[in-house]
Amino acid sequence: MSNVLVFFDVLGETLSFTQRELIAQAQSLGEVHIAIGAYQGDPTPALAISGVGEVYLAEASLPAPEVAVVDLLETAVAECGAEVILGSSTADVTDALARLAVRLDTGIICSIAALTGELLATKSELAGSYTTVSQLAPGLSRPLIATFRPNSLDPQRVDALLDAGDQPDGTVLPVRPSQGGVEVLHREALKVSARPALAEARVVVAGGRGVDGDFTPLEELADELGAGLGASRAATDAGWIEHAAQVGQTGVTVSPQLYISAGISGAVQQRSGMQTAGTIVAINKDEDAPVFEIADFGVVGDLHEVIPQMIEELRRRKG
Ligand SMILES: Cc1cc2nc3c(=O)[nH]c(=O)nc-3n(C[C@H](O)[C@H](O)[C@H](O)COP(=O)(O)OP(=O)(O)OC[C@H]3O[C@@H](n4cnc5c(N)ncnc54)[C@H](O)[C@@H]3O)c2cc1C
Repeated sequence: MSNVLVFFDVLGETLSFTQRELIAQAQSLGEVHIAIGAYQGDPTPALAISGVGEVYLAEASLPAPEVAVVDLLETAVAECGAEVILGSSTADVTDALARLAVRLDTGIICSIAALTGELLATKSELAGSYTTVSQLAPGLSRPLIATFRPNSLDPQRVDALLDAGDQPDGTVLPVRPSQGGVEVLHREALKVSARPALAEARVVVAGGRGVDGDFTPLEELADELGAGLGASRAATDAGWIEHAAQVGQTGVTVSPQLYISAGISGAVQQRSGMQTAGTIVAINKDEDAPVFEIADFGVVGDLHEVIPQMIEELRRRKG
């Protein structure tokens, strides 16, 4: 069994599903400790889970892209003797953990789906063409750093694995920002969306060129389903939706339980960012569109007719 340090770049009043999933993954490897970047007030009540050991914080909250979070992580690794450091495979967490890997002169494996007790990491590569198993080069007595693809575990399994426990104590670590680092001169928060973050969403509704400039029906469907909103590159390049919504090879990689693709042809660069989704529903008016090759359910039709019907049916079922 290993000492595992789990990194949350931000922790609110309650744990997100992805954060609970990460703790469940970590518990299968050994004793779990947690380091938190950004927080408000006392973040420890949210971590009252059986088996959670130390919780490490800096004196002041360290929101991304605060590079000093790497100093916090380095100190926390030394404090708990972490042999494994885990985070979610979001951009901010990957950024911080990659910097930590350089600092500790060790390896990082990104976007894994599973990690065994022998520290063998499984991940999908090259648009799902290969499944690879990797490990830290043998003989190195350095910790393994890995980021987990969200939504790899069944929610019921996560609930079954995590029991309520005592509220852990928070340990405030002195963080002395390293010399020669980056100084953040200006920070402007993105417009906060009520929708779940794309990379972590359990349901994603995505639109492409077929949306023809109007994402309103997709937004409505996303809100009915509590889903994140994504897009193809054709849609983001056209300026119909922000670039942060792009799913694919040069965009965000998502792995939701349900991915609804509307008006997207299913080019390989789009697929590489979404084809590990649990269930894929494709809506396209061209029955030969490549997206139907990977879809579990397909609707051949005009999305401007199909999506309003889906919304109507969802509302009817909700009563
Ligand atoms: C290096 C590189 C990186 C790339 N990275 C990405 C990436 O990260 N993500 C990405 O998405 N792409 C990426 N691309 C672009 C990719 O190759 C495709 O060009 C892009 O995904 C196409 O977007 P689309 O499916 O929305 O548009 P199109 O290929 O034009 O397809 C539109 C689809 O909508 C359907 N349609 C039209 N009207 C309707 C309607 N009313 N109702 C239903 N269906 C309709 C059409 O039948 C068609 O299948 C990359 C390309 C390169 C070269």
